[in-house]
Amino acid sequence: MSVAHGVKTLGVVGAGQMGLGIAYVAALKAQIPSVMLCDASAGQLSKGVAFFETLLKKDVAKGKVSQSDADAARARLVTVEKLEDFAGSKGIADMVIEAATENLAVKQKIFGTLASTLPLETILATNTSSISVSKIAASAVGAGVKPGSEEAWKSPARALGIHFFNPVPVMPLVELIPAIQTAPEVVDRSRAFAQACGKEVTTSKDVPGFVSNRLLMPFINEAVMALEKGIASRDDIDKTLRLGMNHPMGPLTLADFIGLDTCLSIMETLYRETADSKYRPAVLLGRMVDAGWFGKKSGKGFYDYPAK
Ligand SMILES: NC(=O)c1ccc[n+]([C@@H]2O[C@H](COP(=O)([O-])OP(=O)(O)OC[C@H]3O[C@@H](n4cnc5c(N)ncnc54)[C@H](O)[C@@H]3O)[C@@H](O)[C@H]2O)c1
Repeated sequence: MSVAHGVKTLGVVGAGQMGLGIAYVAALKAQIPSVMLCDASAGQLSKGVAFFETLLKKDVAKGKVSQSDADAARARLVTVEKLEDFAGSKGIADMVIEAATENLAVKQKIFGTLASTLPLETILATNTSSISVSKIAASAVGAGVKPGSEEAWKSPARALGIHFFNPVPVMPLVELIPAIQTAPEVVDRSRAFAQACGKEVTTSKDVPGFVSNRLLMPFINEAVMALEKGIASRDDIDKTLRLGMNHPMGPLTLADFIGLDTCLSIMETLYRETADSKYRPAVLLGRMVDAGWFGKKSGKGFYDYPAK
């Protein structure tokens, strides 16, 4: 028997590359009637909306989406100023997906606020790439809720990881990561939601990096180390994997697309949480992030991306 996701109003936290993509597939593919988008930066929020419109235009021009479907998707997107507005005059979210910066303290604060303002029935999902979902879920308890009370136990049970891939409109996979607190019903509804967004779904235990980044990030990190040690040039490292292994893009290009800050943060999580030296982040990766070279999103990474 198929499970209904029951999401009529979706909240998305973060209008960066992931949050925007999630809002896009939710509005266009899953046809969620109201998709509320929020970002801590007003500039990023308006940039996100402009990008949403550009994506729609491109899909219409390519004949992938009809003009009327594009108009309907645009009409479903609503911007809100703050997290509290997910339970405000524009509606009450049935599900919120957090796609803010990969930083535990940032995510814990967001989940605390969401749990304080939204009903217990609202699913609280994180798109984290590597942080312990159980730790994020533990912060999904409202302010003033007594430790040990029924609500203090129940509230984290509506939290889980819903891990979309970049770029969200293109990549067909979603990885679900139940926290150790997550209720089975929440996993079933989230699977139905991801499928409605047009995605195939896999499930991973809540371990550092889950399945996807436990395999991908050490591979990217090794490519950065190969560059750092002068084993081969940037172009030859990428070309080897593209032409020799049939990868659609080389690991250094992929790192630029993911964001070097995100890659570093995932490696740091793997290293810290396993205490295994095989996950030591490449020094060069750290230095590039120190320099503000975050990859495609900042205009410079292993490659240059001049502003259009
Ligand atoms: N980039 C990828 O390839 C990828 C893939 C899968 C998952 N993820 C994960 O998705 C999340 C977002 O990644 P991204 O690449 O979109 O990052 P990004 O830097 O493009 O966007 C993050 C956005 O979050 C906003 N933000 C930060 N703190 C906030 C807060 N307190 N409230 C509201 N908005 C806030 C920032 O202003 C920014 O616009 C991270 O957890 C990341 O690990 C990234």
